[in-house]
Amino acid sequence: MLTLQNFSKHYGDALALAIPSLQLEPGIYWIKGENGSGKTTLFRSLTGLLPCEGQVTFNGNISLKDTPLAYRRLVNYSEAEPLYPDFLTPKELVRFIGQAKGASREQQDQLSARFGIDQFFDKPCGACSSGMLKKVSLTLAFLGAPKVIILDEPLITLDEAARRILFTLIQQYNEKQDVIFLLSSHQLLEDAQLLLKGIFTIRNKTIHPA
Ligand SMILES: Nc1ncnc2c1ncn2[C@@H]1O[C@H](COP(=O)(O)OP(=O)(O)OP(=O)(O)O)[C@@H](O)[C@H]1O
Repeated sequence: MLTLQNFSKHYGDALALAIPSLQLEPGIYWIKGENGSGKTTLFRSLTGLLPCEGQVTFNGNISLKDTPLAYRRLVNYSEAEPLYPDFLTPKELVRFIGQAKGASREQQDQLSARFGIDQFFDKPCGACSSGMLKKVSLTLAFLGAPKVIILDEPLITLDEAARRILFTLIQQYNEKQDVIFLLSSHQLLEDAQLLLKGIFTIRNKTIHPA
């Protein structure tokens, strides 16, 4: 269970998001919201990329602030428009993040083959297309034994085959490993035939059940 208590995020003095209380059980959640409503702000805060106020805990005792290493091992994230240093290759990223997340070499290679990024493993990211980088980012998000996987706009720039692979993986991780998925998408996720546990909308700087 992922729990937020008295969560808030400010940019300077301006409040961007406030969530007094939220509890998420394993399942797939669609986080909706207009442009600029605060989806990415929420996601980056939950992954520890942005400082925020309040408590964020997993299963009561693993805390974003108090046990950041344990927490970050469990929470994986794929950015909407991933950017990596031009000189790094997908292989180096998979090895580096794989090690940080405790992923076996076998898992690293299986996931890389699943998304097909092994076909351009040694190509510098600076020479990869946006769809290729998106596949790299999605591969990284499944490494290790995550309990929370946050995918910001997972469908943009993905071809149809990769979308099907992604949906199958989401379903598998959710069913077999009790993962909490937070997905934002401006496209219809109903079409993905994912069994959604809940839909939330971010508006007026807070989150509402849709
Ligand atoms: N670094 C920043 N400094 C100041 N304000 C920011 C910063 N990043 C985001 N904001 C503001 O926070 C609000 C939420 O932005 P955010 O990027 O979280 O929205 P979003 O829901 O992800 O939007 P989109 O659907 O367009 O990706 C917006 O008003 C935005 O201008």
